[in-house]
Amino acid sequence: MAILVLEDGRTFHGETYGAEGETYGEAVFNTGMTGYQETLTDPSYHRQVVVMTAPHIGNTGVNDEDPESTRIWVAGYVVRDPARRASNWRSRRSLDDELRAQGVVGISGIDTRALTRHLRDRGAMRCGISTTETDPEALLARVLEQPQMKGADLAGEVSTKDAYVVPAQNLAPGEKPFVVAAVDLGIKGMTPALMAQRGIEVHVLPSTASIDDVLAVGPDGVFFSNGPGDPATADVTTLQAVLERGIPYFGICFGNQLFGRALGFGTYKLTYGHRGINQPVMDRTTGKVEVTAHNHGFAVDAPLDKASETPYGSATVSHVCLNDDVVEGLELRSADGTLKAFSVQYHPEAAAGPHDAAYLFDRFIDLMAGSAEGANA
Ligand SMILES: NC(=O)CC[C@H](N)C(=O)O
Repeated sequence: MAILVLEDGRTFHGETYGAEGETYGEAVFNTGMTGYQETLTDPSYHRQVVVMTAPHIGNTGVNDEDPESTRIWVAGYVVRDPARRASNWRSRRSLDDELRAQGVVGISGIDTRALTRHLRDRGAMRCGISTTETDPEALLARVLEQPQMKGADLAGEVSTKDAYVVPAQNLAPGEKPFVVAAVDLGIKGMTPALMAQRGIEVHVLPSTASIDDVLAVGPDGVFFSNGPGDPATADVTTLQAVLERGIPYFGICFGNQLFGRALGFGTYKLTYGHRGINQPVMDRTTGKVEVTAHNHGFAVDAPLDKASETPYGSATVSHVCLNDDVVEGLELRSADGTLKAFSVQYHPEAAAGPHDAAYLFDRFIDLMAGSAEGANA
């Protein structure tokens, strides 16, 4: 037996899934039909209770290859109909066992369609799941004591404490790698992996990295990763110092929101966010539409129809979500039109998700190589 109580009092009764106990977080829904391991281990889900809209989860079990970090980060997990048997050649254990082993409290057997519609209509909100409490009113009282996602400063809780290097691969004999300082605000493993495959030596730095820490790496480019929490709480002085020096910059998700803030734009909380692997985005620099992976609850507030002059150059919205016109990418150009820095709100590392946006890693290489105009080809 388990109960899920939303902060507005709506209650769902289901079965224990994963660990016994009680947990709280922001209830959000993910529309991915696949990729549950990548979702669970994405540090950007820290303090969120993830509701899967796909009804049947766990059928390929848990393998050792797909996690995006060293642990499960979601605060709780909500599934309609867990697979009773895992079947896949890579599967090592069941998802239920893995959730239990990592102490992650979940609930199954509830009407996830009704819950998703509720969140879509009323917005993402705090919730609690309990396998020990039988009184929804008592659980609700504790839910209402939990911190809101708005105003939450969480990157420091998920970032690496120590810097480390992911070595470049696929270099020709004698070829020098590009060196990138990648600030870890909750980085997913696939991001440095895709850079390394393209011949980048990735120096992953803690979220507290100063401009001196960044410069000490001798970077050809700087990257700010995805991460949990409210971008309005993050310090953007290091990023502004990077832009001031004209060092090529690429950001993903939180790294897009911080780029926006560094350029002088605001950020705001979306009603229920974008989470899934099937979101259409237009690259306005090429007119091409791509299907992309998303996980964001906040967005940048920038004008879609005109460039904005900033102390670092001219900033424009490069990508937009075709479902709701939310800003999905930014770019910064100098007065002569040369690309200097760019970022996207979605996930070109595509773990999980379609690979449509992998070209952005090549665009970063073009930027570092000084052939950024090729970026518009
Ligand atoms: N995946 C991310 O980087 C998420 C960024 C931010 N925490 C948001 O919810 O919008």
